[in-house]
Formats: sequence, C-alpha cells, structure tokens
Amino acid sequence: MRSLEDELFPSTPGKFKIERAHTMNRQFHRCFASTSTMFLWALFLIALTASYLSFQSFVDSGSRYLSASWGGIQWEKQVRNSAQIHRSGGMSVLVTGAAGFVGSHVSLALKRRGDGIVGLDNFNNYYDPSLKKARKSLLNTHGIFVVDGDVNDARLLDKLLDVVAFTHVMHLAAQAGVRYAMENPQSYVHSNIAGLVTLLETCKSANPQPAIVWASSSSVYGLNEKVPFSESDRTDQPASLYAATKKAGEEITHTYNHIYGLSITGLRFFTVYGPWGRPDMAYFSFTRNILQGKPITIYRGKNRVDLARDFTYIDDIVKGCLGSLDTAGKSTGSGGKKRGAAPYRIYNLGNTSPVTVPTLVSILERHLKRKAKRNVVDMPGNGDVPYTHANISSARSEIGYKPTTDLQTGLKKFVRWYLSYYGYNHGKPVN
Ligand SMILES: O=C(O)[C@H]1O[C@H](OP(=O)(O)OP(=O)(O)OC[C@H]2O[C@@H](n3ccc(=O)[nH]c3=O)[C@H](O)[C@@H]2O)[C@H](O)[C@@H](O)[C@H]1O
Repeated sequence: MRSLEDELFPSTPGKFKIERAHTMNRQFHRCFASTSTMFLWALFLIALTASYLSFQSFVDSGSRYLSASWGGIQWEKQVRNSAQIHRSGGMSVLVTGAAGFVGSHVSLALKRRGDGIVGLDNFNNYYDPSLKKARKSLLNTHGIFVVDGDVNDARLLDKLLDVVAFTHVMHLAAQAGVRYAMENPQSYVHSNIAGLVTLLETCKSANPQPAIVWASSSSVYGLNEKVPFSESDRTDQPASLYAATKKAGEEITHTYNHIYGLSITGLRFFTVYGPWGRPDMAYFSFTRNILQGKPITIYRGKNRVDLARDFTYIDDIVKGCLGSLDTAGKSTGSGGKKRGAAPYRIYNLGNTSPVTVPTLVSILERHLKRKAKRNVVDMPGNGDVPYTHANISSARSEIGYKPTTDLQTGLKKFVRWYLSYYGYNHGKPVN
C-alpha cells in the first residue's frame, strides 16, 4: 500500500534521490566556488530563515486572533445583556441556528414576550448567507445578540454556558434539506450528529443543566404508510440520509436523557413555510422561478399520484416551540451526573391537512398573478416520500399546540414578504 510519503514523491523514489543528489552536487560546485562566497551565502541563509520564522509566528498569532471571533470582556457583556430576562418567571434561551428560518422567528417571539435570548449561527452557505445576515440584523435591532460560531465548537459552547446559566436551549442549527443529502452527505453528519453530540456534551456538564428543545423532522416517518403519522408509528425506515440523521438525533438525545438526566423535547416539524423562509424549499424556489418566467419541476409519485405535504405555517410552528419550552420540565443532573428521571418528549408539529404540490403551485399562481411553466416529472429516487400528514393530538393536549393558518393564507403572507424583500422579479428581468 502506498504511504502518504509515497503520494508526495514520484513512484521511484530511489532514482529520484540519486538524480537529485547529482544535480545538487553540480549546483553546489557552481555556486560555492570560493570559501568567502560560501560564508556570505551562509549568513544570507541564516537571515532568511530568521525572518521566515518571525513572519510565520506573526501569521500564526494573527490567524489565532482572527479565528477567535468570540471571547473577551466586551463579548461577554453582549452575551449577558442579550440573555437578560425582562419578565417575571421568564427564561434565558440559547437558540442555535438563530439566523435560520425557524430560529429567527422563535428568537423574536421569545424576545417579544420578555425572555432572554442569545443566538448562535455559523452562517454557512448552504443557501444565500445574505438572507441569514439580514435575519441577524433584524434580531440585532430587537436587542438579540447572535454569536457567529458552530455547534461543533465545544470551547465556544462551554464558554456560552459558563457566561450565562441558560434555563433552556432551543437547538435548531442543522443541515436541512432532504435531497441535498445525496450531494453533500458529510454535512449532515457534521451538523446533525457530531454537532448535536457536542451540544449535548456541553449541556450535560453545565450547572445548572438547561432543558433542551430541538428540531427533529417529519421525514423520520420515512416509508411509514399509516396515516396520519403518530409519534408512536414506526420510524425505522428513513428514505433519506437527512431523515436518518434526524432519527439518529432522537436516539442520541434519548441516551443523554437516560444517562445524564437532560430534559429533552424533540419536535417533528412538517414542511415549515412562510416569510423569511428557506430559498432551497419548493414553495420558495417555485415563487422565484414563476416571477422570472422560468419553468418549475414538479415531482410526481408512483402511478402518477401527486405528492402531498402537510405544509405548516411558521407562526404555528413558533407557537409549538414556545409551548414546548414553557412545558419542558427541568433537567435533573448536576456535575455531569443524573439525579433523577427527566422528561423525554417527542411531538409532531404539522398542520393536519396535506396539500398536493400541484395545488401549492396553483395557490402561488393566484397570489403572484402569473402562470407557472410546469414541468411534471416522475419523482427521482432522491429521498423524497410521497406524502406527509401529522396527527397532532399529543402536541395539542400536552403543549397546547393548535395550528390556525391554512396554506392559502400562509402563502399569501409569504408572497407579500417575498415581493417586499426581493422586489417584483427577484432582481432579474421578467421574460
Ligand atoms: O418536513 C420535514 O421534515 C422536511 O420538510 C422540508 O422537506 P420537503 O417536505 O421535502 O420540502 P420541500 O423541499 O419544500 O418539498 C416539498 C414538496 O415539493 C416537491 N418538490 C420539491 C422541489 C422541486 O423542485 N419539485 C418538487 O416537486 C417535493 O418532492 C416535496 O413533495 C424541508 O426542506 C426539510 O428540511 C424538512 O424539514
């Protein structure tokens, strides 16, 4: 087997070495013909090495400084201020993925009612980071500080939970998207598994341990055919790596609940949509294409059956998140040790009324007053499932979840936001 060293040198290293030795000998004799010249060259080389080393240490300390974009007295002050609670009985919440779609809405809702929030987001470029920056600016104007960092950064997480005794963590940072998992599988492992474990490790060691509410997904139902989907239905047949990492997250959080006494609530979100949404999602990219006069691709299931989703409006999801935070029992551990049983809950947060993708397109056409150029193709084997439909009776009775926005109304609000944010044709000439 070729070693790493083999990879760096030609496959006949012996020959290479001999030839190189001969060549160097000839050059040596040409260059260092006299002893005085040799002495001068030696001095020159020493000076060169010294200046290289000092330059290197300058670069090193510079990059350390640049990568440490958090820490320091001023930074800690911003974190503390942002986490300040302004109502009696309020909570202090670390919201991961705060510059994301759901994260930004939840952060604002918490802030509005007087809770303290610190955001965390790595601003990755899975979709246009300028939208994430815009959400962050919005949060800033409401006094919410968003730390630029990754949930895989254990030192940063430790620091945050050291500076603030968060009562809750709302963990929404994740690699989203069902079909993108085939393009970049590692990003799902990095964020949804490694990042989750890093966060749980920090939380289990924190004193006090926060209660954790986190985003699972309707996709965990995978190939389950029993409708509507109930939390007790089987979830061992994921259809995508995304779904598999979310399912893994449910098992991993269970372990931390069991061993360390962390209070855990997992929320299975059903295709969340609305203003400030994710550009990679169908309703968003369809809107962009319809306005630009470009065709849209509509997937169709087996036997020409339309795909359907239990599209859920963001405001309803936010209420479900807040209801979960409000009812999350306390974690019981301290010093990294469990001191008693803690709650472990999983809820569906859906709308309970699935709509087909062609109907979604028709609603958009009405709101946009433009016809879509529909290109209907058979669903490729890319991780999609034919339909989703939530049974929300547990969420209704236990966290007071009650969705009130139908797709027609929700898309109207989305389109209004889209047009004001991007302008009529998303910056491109309309054909
Ligand atoms: O509930 C979830 O847990 C997930 O919801 C969301 O996934 P999905 O339900 O797949 O939403 P979305 O991509 O909007 O596709 C909607 C429909 O349009 C169809 N679709 C899609 C694209 C396209 O070009 N054509 C098309 O027909 C497509 O086949 C599908 O039938 C989140 O993205 C995901 O992160 C996760 O949170």
